[in-house]
Amino acid sequence: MGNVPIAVKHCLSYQHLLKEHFWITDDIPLEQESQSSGFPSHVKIVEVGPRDGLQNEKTIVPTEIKIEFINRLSETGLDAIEVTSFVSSKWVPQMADHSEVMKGIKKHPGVRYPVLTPNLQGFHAAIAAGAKEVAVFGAASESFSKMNINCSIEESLSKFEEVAKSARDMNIPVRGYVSCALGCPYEGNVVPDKVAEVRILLCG
Ligand SMILES: CC(C)(COP(=O)([O-])OP(=O)([O-])OC[C@H]1O[C@@H](n2cnc3c(N)ncnc32)[C@H](O)[C@@H]1OP(=O)([O-])[O-])[C@@H](O)C(=O)NCCC(=O)NCCSC(=O)C[C@@](C)(O)CC(=O)[O-]
Repeated sequence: MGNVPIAVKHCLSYQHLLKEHFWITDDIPLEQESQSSGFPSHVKIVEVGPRDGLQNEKTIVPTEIKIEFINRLSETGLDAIEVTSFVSSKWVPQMADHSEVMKGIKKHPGVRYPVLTPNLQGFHAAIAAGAKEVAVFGAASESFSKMNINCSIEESLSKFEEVAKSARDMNIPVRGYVSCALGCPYEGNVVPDKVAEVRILLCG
C-alpha cells in the first residue's frame, strides 16, 4: 500500500457501517421511510470511485485508464464525479497524476468534477489544472485527522478556512467532509456532539 496513510486504509466501508450500525437497514418500505423519517426529499450523490475507490490500490493505475474510467462514468447520468485529490504524492502515490487526470478528462455539460484539496497548496494546484469545484476533508476524531492529514482538527479547520476564502473569491464551490461521523478506526466511538461541532465549524 506504499505510503498511503493508515487512515486512508481504514476508512469505514459500507459493509462495516451496516455491521456496526444496525439501524441502517433496508427493510423499511420506501414510502414509509420518506413519510416518517424526516429525511430530506432530495439526496445529492457524488461518485467517488476515481478518487476514494482508487486511492488505496497498491498498483498504480495508468493515468489514461483513470481518464477513460471517468469519461465512461460521465456517460452514465451522474451529476457529480470526484475526480482526484491534490494531496502529497508521498502520502498517496496513486493520486500523484492529479493534474494530468483533471486536464485529460472530457468535461460533460451538466456534470460536476470536484477534487479534494486539503490546503492552499492543493487548492492552487487544483485550480491550475482546471478544477471548478473542490472539497475539504475534516474529521471528528483527533487521531484520524492526525493520521490522515498530519494535523489536529483545529489546525485542519484553519487550513480549510484559507481554502474557503480563496475559493469564495473565485466563486468556486467548496464541499466539506466530516470523517468518522459514525465511529473512528482508531478511537472507536465518536460522540455525536463532536461531529456536530466539527460540522458547524466547517460550515462557518
Ligand atoms: C495533507 C498533507 C498534504 C499534509 O502533508 P504534510 O506532510 O503534513 O505537509 P506539510 O505542509 O508539512 O508539507 C510537507 C510536504 O508536503 C507537501 N505538500 C503539502 N501540501 C501538499 C499538497 N496539497 N499537495 C502536494 N504536496 C503537498 C509540501 O510541499 C512539502 O513537500 P516537501 O517540501 O517535503 O517536498 C498530507 O498529509 C497528505 O497528502 N495526506 C493525504 C490525505 C489523503 O489524501 N487522504 C485520503 C483522502 S481523505 C478520505 O479518504 C476520507 C474521505 C474524504 O473519503 C471521507 C471518508 O470517507 O471518511
